[in-house]
Amino acid sequence: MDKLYKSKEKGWFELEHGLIQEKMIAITSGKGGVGKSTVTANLAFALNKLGKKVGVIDADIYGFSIPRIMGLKEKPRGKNEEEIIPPQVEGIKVMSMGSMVTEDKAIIWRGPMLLGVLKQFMQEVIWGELDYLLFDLPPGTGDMTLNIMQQISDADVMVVTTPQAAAANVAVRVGNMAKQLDTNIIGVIENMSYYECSDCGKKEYIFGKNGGGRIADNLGTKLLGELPLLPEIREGSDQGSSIILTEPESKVSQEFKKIARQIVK
Ligand SMILES: Nc1ncnc2c1ncn2[C@@H]1O[C@H](COP(=O)(O)OP(=O)(O)OP(=O)(O)O)[C@@H](O)[C@H]1O
Repeated sequence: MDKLYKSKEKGWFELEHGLIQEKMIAITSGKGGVGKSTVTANLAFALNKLGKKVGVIDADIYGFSIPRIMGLKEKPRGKNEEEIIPPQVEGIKVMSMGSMVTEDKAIIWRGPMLLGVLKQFMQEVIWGELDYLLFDLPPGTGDMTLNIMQQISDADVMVVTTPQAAAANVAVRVGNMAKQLDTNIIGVIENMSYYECSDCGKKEYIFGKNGGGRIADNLGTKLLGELPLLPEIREGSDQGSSIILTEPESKVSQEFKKIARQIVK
C-alpha cells in the first residue's frame, strides 16, 4: 500500500510540505468514549510545553472532536489549489474534518473518500518542520482504523483504555491489530483510573483496577500513565480549554507531562 510520506530513516519522515523529525504517534482505543481525544489533545499540549513542535491530525473522521476539545477557532486556509495552511492553537497545527463541517453534521461518506481526506491532510497541508505528528484514530478495530494504520504503519501506536475489563479486552484487540501490522506499540495510557474525593482525598476505583497494566503486560509494552476521572478534565474538553493549559501545576497535568517525557526520551 502506498505510504502517505517518505521515511528517510527511523524517526525521520518527509511529507509533501513538511518534515517529522521524531515520531508519528497513532492514538487508539478499543472502544469509544474512553478519552482517546482528550488524551491526544492534552498530550499535544504537553509535548509542546517540552519545546517540541507538534501537529495533530484528527483521523477519527466520523467522530471528530479534536477542534472542540482543543479550542480550535481558526479554519484551514487554501494557499492555492494544492496547498493548505493549517489552523493553529498554542502553536500546534491541527487538521480535522471538524474544521470543514459543523459539529452536528453527519459524515456519510464511505471509506475511500475518508481515506482521501487523510491523504489530503498528509500531502497538501503545509506542516513545516514538526517533531511529532499525533493521529487521533477512530476507536476499535474496524476498516477505517485498519486502513489508516496501514497507511501510517511507521507510526508508534499508543493505546488508551479505562481500567474496566470490557474496555481493556477490546483495547488488547486493537493492540494486537497494530502488532500484526508490525507497528511498534509505544505504551498504554489508563484513563479514568480512579476518582479522588475532593473533600477527603480517598480514591475510588469506579471502573475497577489495573486494566491498563494488564493490557501493557499482554502487549509487551509499558503503562505510560494513569489519569484520574476528574470533572475538570471533562469541563476543559467541553470548553476547549485543556486542563494542562488551565491548571498546568495540577496532579493530572503533571501526569500528562510525565507521559510526554517518556515519549520524548
Ligand atoms: N479523565 C477524565 N475525567 C473526566 N472526564 C473525562 C476524562 N477523560 C475523558 N473524559 C470525558 O469523557 C468523554 C469522552 O472523552 P473523549 O471524547 O476524549 O473520548 P474518545 O475515546 O475520544 O471517544 P470517541 O472515540 O468516541 O470520540 C468526554 O466528555 C471527555 O471530556
